[in-house]
Amino acid sequence: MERDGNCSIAGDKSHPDALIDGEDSILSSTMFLDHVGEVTLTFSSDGLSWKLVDPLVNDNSICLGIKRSSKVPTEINLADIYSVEFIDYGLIYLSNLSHATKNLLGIDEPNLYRFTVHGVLRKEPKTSPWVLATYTFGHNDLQTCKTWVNQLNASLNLEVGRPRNLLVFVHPRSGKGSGCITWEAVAPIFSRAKVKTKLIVTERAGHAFDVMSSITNKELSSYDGVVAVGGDGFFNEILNGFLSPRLKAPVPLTPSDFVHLARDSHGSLVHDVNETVEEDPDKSEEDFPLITSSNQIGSISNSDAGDKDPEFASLNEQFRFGIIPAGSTDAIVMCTTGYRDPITSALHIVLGKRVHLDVAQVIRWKTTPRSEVEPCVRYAASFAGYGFYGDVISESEKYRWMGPKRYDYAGTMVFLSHRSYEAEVAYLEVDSNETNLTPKGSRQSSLIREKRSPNNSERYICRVNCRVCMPSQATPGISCPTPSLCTENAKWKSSKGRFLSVGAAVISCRNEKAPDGLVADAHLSDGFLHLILIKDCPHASYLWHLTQLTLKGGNPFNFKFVEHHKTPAFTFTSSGKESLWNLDGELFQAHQLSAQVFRGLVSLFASGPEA
Ligand SMILES: Nc1ncnc2c1ncn2[C@@H]1O[C@H](COP(=O)(O)OP(=O)(O)OP(=O)(O)O)[C@@H](O)[C@H]1O
Repeated sequence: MERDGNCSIAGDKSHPDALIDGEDSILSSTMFLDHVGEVTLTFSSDGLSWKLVDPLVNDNSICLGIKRSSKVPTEINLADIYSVEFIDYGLIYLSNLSHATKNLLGIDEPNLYRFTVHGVLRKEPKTSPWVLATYTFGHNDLQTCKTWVNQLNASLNLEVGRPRNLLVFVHPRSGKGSGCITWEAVAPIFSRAKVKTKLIVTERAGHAFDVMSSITNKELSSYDGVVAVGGDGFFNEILNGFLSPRLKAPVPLTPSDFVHLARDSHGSLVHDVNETVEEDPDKSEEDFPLITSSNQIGSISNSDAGDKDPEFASLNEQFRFGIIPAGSTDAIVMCTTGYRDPITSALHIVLGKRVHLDVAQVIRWKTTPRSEVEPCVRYAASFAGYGFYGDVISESEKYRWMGPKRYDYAGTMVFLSHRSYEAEVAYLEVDSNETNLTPKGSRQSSLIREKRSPNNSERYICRVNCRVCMPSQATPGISCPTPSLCTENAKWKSSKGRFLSVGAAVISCRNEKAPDGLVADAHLSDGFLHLILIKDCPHASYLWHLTQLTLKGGNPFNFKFVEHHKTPAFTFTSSGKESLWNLDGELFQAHQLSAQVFRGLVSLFASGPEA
């Protein structure tokens, strides 16, 4: 009902209602909400809600007969509250009206005991970053305020998964050199949420890796997780520091397995796991460049000991990674929180969100054609790319002084040079039924009929509570990272020729330049890599392909020279002298490598993109 006339407020509002225990409500009181007016505040199992005591008197949306459009929130879920603090005795503003108007209306604002509820305000439609919400309630009885604060904090303490103690690495030179400023902007969120943080500002490249790899499991398990304030490369360094010394994972493909890949009559490569190949001592390494035995593979285990290492398993189960974006590229944070926004990321962390993330294990067997077989393991959370992608990273190093703009410049230079490289890529072929893991009947709003998929079948965009990723949320880890690799009928296919680029996307790799990412329908934890092979083609065609990547709803795979394969593993052998890879934005030289994905190997403080 709309009301004509002036705004007015009730006179003396210093009569607190008794706290009551209703059927649904845990607490209920009459309070004053700052900038709103007198409300009935109720705390129930759903969270906090408030209602104006006298909407006609307190309705701030009507003033001097004019209806204002402001929509004041009237509730907040407990899951969206990260802190409740008692604050000093002080003024509560009874409306948003200006001082002059209040004087005119004779509004006298009270001094009261106050407490503040900090949480997140999620706007509809969910296409904008999360916003900090602060609600200050006032009451003239100190004990009433304290009862509210204690009750709300007791309930917050029961919320599962909220971190209490975090290790925070800040890369001060990340992006435009704003790592420290970014951390300072979000640090109050952590202190308000009473999350202890141990801060390490890195002094050099490799510093975070050294800390993460040398810290004992016991010390690491005293933290609920580690937060990277930086870009994708910095997160990659921390991830590698965590996994490299700890993960003893099976290696389904040793170099000797490469030579067991026999071509069938259709030219497909078949991995015959029963076949034993006698190594011919007269054969040179050039003939079988990947021949080695599993006991040469350093710290990599050829058994499935990784998942049976109870210490690592229990550490990894509770440990989570957080990313506060501050880099030149922040694709991982965009794919896992939906936004490149430090506040949104900090809120995901303090609210204890959790999402599992696939991790690609990339094993370099040889650095150059003539180098020894010396396995070197790296992990990538977003992307591994060769050719164009490696060249851009290499070229951009020359223009570091340009800051993040160097990637645009280097990208243009590399595009103009239009280099292609001779190589062979073999990938594990997977039945298309296995790659579409979404159960029928679960097609809710997150379902999108994806026309750009290679098979034109229905595809699903990865979002919050993604059904495709759900199984790995229940059973994450490395117990069966790539089951298809272990079966006798594992079918390998190969593609040989000149490539402008070879890319393997673990996740969609959304970023500001490519709004849908490199692969729109990639998932955070479905256990698949998207292998994208760009064969040599005319310059203009390549430009058209790249342009499609920059368009929302573009179709970058609909070209003859583009192959897109969803696979859990692939191998790569270059025919050239120097081969540069890009792993999560970091340079990695590899003449010969194999890669496999571990489904949902690590957990992040995130919940997936909302839109
Ligand atoms: N204090 C430091 N000084 C110099 N380099 C560092 C420092 N701390 C970390 N690094 C290195 O910087 C690399 C890139 O970091 P990050 O991803 O945060 O920045 P970026 O600006 O997005 O990246 P890039 O330099 O790859 O464009 C990391 O891999 C890390 O090894």
